[in-house]
Amino acid sequence: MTSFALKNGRLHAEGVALADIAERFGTPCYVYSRTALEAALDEFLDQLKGCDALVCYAVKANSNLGILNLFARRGAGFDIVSGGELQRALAAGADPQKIVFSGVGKTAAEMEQALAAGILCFNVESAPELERLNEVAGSVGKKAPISLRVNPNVDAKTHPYISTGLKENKFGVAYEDALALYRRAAALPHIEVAGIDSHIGSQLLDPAPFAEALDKILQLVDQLAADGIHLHHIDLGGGLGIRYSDEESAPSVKSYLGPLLAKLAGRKLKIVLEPGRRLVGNAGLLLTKVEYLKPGEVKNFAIVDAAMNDLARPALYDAWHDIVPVAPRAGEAKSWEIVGPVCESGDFLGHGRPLALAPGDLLAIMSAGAYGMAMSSNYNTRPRAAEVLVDGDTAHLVRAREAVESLYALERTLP
Ligand SMILES: Cc1ncc(COP(=O)(O)O)c(C=O)c1O
Ligand SMILES: N[C@@H](CCCC[NH3+])C(=O)O
Repeated sequence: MTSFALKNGRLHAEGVALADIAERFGTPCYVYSRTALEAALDEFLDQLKGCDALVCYAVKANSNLGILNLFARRGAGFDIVSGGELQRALAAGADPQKIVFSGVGKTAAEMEQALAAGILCFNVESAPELERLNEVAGSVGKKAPISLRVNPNVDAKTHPYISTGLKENKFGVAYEDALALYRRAAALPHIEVAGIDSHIGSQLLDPAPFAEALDKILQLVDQLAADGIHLHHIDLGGGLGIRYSDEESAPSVKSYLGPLLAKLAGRKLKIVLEPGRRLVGNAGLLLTKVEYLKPGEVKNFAIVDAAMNDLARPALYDAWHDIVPVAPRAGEAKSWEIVGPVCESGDFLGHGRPLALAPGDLLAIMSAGAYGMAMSSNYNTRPRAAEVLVDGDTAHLVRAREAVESLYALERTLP
């Protein structure tokens, strides 16, 4: 990713040296590149030129208002999974008519909130949710536009924790049940059937399962049409993977979308996509400082000031993130366990990384723009990191580092 590159032996985000960001905003700190964010969205928009299509960025991947606002300004919509994400997206300038609402556990209050905002579509994930939505919409005198999230039962060939399109997953409506449920939806007075939706998993590096899922969904679309149920849009979900390490490669947006658009050609269906990771993952890094080096007989530990509470992916999925020095130094590389200060043996960011290190060195944990800050926590009463968005030669603070007092501000001692 050229947005993060060495210049004169120092790692930069666009035109700004990461060392300067560390000095100004402290570490740990998330750093995003505006150019990389916009280029990632444009890759989709370019492929979709001339199509009736809407890219709904999956807010869960990174919900910083600065990022949401950049995408909204470029015409993107949003895929949300909670009332909180709805409020965030609207605060960032989203057009409610470009919002789709996914998730298996929408509460009545969240439904009311989304109906009041006037969102594009509810992606309904079960029969009882459909009934509840009908009731809620009736109680506020509205009709709720819906898609059913249909589970095509294809194997996304990804990590089991982030695979969602198999029968055994909690998501969506079973393929075999979809037709009957659509008939029910069409008969409900406060529901308007708008589309169909499917999302089969995350970090997919093989585009074939997407095409397999679409074939199954299109069969259903035809069956529905034969039944007199005509859909306005088809939502293909998100899930396109990114490259995390040199060993793997990720498909281009063109090789992912090309076969899907070919299958959809000639059909009068608006296309909705819900990419998350692909738009933000490689546009962000986590900047951290080496606090201590603790070489040992069995393992060498480099203890850094970022931890599993800042970036949970390694601890949670054994995920790989490249770790690169901000100012590479000459000298012999040693194999280091890159670990944080949290009191868990699982608190690591990388195992056995060959690096030449000294205390005080800055490291960049790469590809941390997706499911990084969004999944961070305050475990060990650690304030969450600052977030900085770099635009050319300027670094903007888009989220201040949390103050410790704010972490217990809502707590009370007994009288
Ligand atoms: C319904 C839905 N849409 C979109 C996404 C975004 O996925 P990704 O970040 O893999 O593109 C997810 C998360 O997997 C999801 O559950
Ligand atoms: N949190 C996961 C992705 C979850 C996808 C959400 N539906 C990750 O970091 O890879």
